[in-house]
Amino acid sequence: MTVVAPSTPASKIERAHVSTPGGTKVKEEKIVVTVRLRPLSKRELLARDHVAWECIDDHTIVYKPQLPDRSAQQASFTFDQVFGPSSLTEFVYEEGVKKVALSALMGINATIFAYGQTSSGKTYTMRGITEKAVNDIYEHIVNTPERDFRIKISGLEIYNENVRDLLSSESSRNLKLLDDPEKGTVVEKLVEETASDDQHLRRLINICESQRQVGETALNDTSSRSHQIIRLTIESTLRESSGCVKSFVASLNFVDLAGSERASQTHTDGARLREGCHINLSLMTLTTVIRKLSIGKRSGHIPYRDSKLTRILQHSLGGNARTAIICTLSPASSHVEQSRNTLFFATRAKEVTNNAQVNMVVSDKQLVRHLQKEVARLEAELKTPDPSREKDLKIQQMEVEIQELRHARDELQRKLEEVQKGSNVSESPHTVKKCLTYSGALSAPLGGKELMVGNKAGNAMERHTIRQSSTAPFALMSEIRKLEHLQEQLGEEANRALEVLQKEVACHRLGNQDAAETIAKLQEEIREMRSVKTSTREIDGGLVIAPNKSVSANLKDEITRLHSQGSTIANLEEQLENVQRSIDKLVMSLPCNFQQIDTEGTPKVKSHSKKKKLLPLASSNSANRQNLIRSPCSPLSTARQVVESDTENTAPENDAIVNDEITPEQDKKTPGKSEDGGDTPSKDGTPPCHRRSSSVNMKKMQKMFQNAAEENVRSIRAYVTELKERVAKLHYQKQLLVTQVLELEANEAAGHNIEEEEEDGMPCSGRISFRDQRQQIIELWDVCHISIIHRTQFYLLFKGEEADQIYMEVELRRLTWLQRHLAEIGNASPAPSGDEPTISLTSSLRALRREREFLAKRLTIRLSPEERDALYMKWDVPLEGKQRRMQFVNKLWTDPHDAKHVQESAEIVASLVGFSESSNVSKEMFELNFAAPTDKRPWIMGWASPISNLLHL
Ligand SMILES: Nc1ncnc2c1ncn2[C@@H]1O[C@H](COP(=O)(O)OP(=O)(O)OP(=O)(O)O)[C@@H](O)[C@H]1O
Repeated sequence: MTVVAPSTPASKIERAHVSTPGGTKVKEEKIVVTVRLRPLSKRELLARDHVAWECIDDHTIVYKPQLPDRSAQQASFTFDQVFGPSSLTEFVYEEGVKKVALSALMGINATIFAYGQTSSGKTYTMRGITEKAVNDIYEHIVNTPERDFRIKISGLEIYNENVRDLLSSESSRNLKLLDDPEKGTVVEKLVEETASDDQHLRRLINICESQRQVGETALNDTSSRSHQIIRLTIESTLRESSGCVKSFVASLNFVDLAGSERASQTHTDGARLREGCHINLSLMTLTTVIRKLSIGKRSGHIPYRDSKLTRILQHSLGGNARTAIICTLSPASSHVEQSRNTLFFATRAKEVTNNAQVNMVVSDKQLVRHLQKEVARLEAELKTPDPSREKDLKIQQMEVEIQELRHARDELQRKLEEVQKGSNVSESPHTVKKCLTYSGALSAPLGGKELMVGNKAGNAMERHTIRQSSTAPFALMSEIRKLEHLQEQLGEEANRALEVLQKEVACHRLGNQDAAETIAKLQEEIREMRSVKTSTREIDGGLVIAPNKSVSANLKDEITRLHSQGSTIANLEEQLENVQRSIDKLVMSLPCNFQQIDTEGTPKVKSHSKKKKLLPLASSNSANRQNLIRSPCSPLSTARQVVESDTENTAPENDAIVNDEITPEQDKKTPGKSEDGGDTPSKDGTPPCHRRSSSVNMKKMQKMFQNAAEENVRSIRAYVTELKERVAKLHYQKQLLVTQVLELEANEAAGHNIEEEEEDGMPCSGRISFRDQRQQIIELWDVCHISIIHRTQFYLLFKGEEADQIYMEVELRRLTWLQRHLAEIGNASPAPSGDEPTISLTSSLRALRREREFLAKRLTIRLSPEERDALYMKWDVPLEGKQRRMQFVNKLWTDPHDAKHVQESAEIVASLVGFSESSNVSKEMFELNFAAPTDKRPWIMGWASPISNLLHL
């Protein structure tokens, strides 16, 4: 136990301000000073002394001399309370010191002094006050059953500057004062008795008083010759059931000082004179301390240590205590001077400020007891988990599942990205579809790697065609293999999902005949799909183009193989669709079984539309569905939870179902849910929070799961769309290749010599076609407000080489589509649908304006002032004009019909963005792009990252 020494600033004691029984909030407060004027004593009456003082009201005492007093001495004194000769001690206690005394019950140290000359009534008053305080303390204890109180008592006197224990049998022994670093000044070996009850306490107090030094003086037959301090230490703790380990602890000092008179007045000599000297030394120090404290902070050093009295009572004098001083006065005119001194002392004491605080201690014993209890409680909780704990575990489990879902999604995304990277063609799926609607054969869309084949025959056309046609099958085959690989994975994943579904059905004995049949059908479909895959693999075995075979023989082989591949792809796609449909059907048939089990364990069947709403899985693939099955949003997951908790007759966990998916009617019917929306125990007494949590956290979790599931569904949809589009694209590429090979065959058959047509490395027909196409493209760029950086790069890179043809055709088709699209929507800004870019005239113009602003900034970076001025002059931009950079940039790429203008515009833009034909930028970097441009950074749309690097974007 941390010992609380009232006189010490114990470091383990916590302090806080609280309301006391008196009702006031404890803060800095002045010492309460009251004056009690006793009646004339017998001795004074006999001596025909006169009453010289009168209490004219509750606060003021005035000097009333018999003869007019012409001295300039103060005659009126005001205090917190003054009590006249007729005031009973009870009244003095109630009005003067009760609040202070009872502070100790609330953990606030309190001290009550009686100060005055000998025979003025100090002992008389303090005895009465102590008695009343003890009464009140025990009354409070009785009225406060929630707290345990312990009262200890110690008593000491300071006689001739010696400290004596008033409760010790060896009371004559002088006790030492010790300075404890934690407790401050302590009296060594001072006996402290615990009072068992109020009577016991009274007896102990009586012992103290009886042990006190008394002697006869001229003024008092039983004069107290020492300073007496009776200290009650009151500790209170809330009873054990509260679990509180903090206690209040405070001391209450009753201090009856020795008389403050001068020795001459008491006509003392010998022992009494010596006593008087010592008494006065202590009182003089007390007076000095009070005087200095009354001045406040300016007072400097406070000489507490100059006397034992002030050392022991240090905390009561300007420290952590509430203090009340009762100054007792004799009314006799013969003691006017002493009375006046007492009133001066009282006046100074009024100015002293204390800082009383609540002392709270933590008992080591109590703390250990409390911790033991806490450990026991936790152990019990672990053994029999309460519902709230189970809920926490469930939340943790759900968090793990969310994490898994995220991983699955990321993995899927990564796979998609890998596939996209692996592809030679980067395109937006929806645009592929649009491009595929164009009729007519295009050249092979694959530039890049050349394959040197054995046939060195060499007309240019054949060379070019061989280069394209022999490269394309490889790329195409690579695409097909990737697709097949993906589809194989898909089949495996679908199979795994099916196994899970099958287990679910078997576990719950809920599967109906339909479900079992559907599963069987699905497995059959997957088997079929795999057999198709195997045959595809066999074809793949002969994919290597034999180097010693003729080109045309190779190509024919390719065509044959590709034809078969085409049907394989179609088959695979069809199988994929079948599997998806079957899985959707199966999954849609299952959730109601698990979600709507009534209390008899009979599955309730929901309408299909409702099920569809519950499970947004229509276009998900099986791999993701498998993840979704494990997710807390999944009805299968719900079903599993039901089984795992082995509560067949209990309402299923509804937390996993998004709230807005349940109609109010259904909600009402949910077992365990009371009419007022509160949870009620189910029939088997399962706690309601097993089934439904009303906590904010659960709602948050539900929302999170919903979002996660929706996000997954979006990714899955994109994944499936991507697969389909890749199949479509392969068809398209195959078509191009086949057409080209057929043309080649026709040329070969006709013995057509292309070489004759060659001029400057470019066929005449090709050259004418290129020029026409390029002009068309330039005009379309202008009409469609295409990025001028894009125009520049395209214009400078593609100059009519054979390999450029495919790029020209693709660009032309892209622009033609775009022109038509813009004509259709005009200036309207279509609402974005899904991930599709929204293109409108407005968005294109806005993008173009942003690009021109960018180029205007580049003007100052890339060109010197002289170069800029030269350009301004050449392009008719006023040299002094405002915003001349913007004026100049606005003139670039504005006349599609002026070849010189186009050429110069391209050169200027190229120099501004740091693009040159001889730089590392090559056509291969600009993968063919079938996508329509968007208004997001259009100048890098359709171009690979090197351009954006050049632009430092
Ligand atoms: N208010 C009072 N009403 C009636 N009698 C009183 C009152 N105050 C004191 N007396 C009486 O006056 C006498 C002296 O009182 P008391 O012993 O309390 O004085 P004291 O200040 O303690 O003196 P000392 O310092 O010498 O001990 C006692 O006989 C006491 O009964």
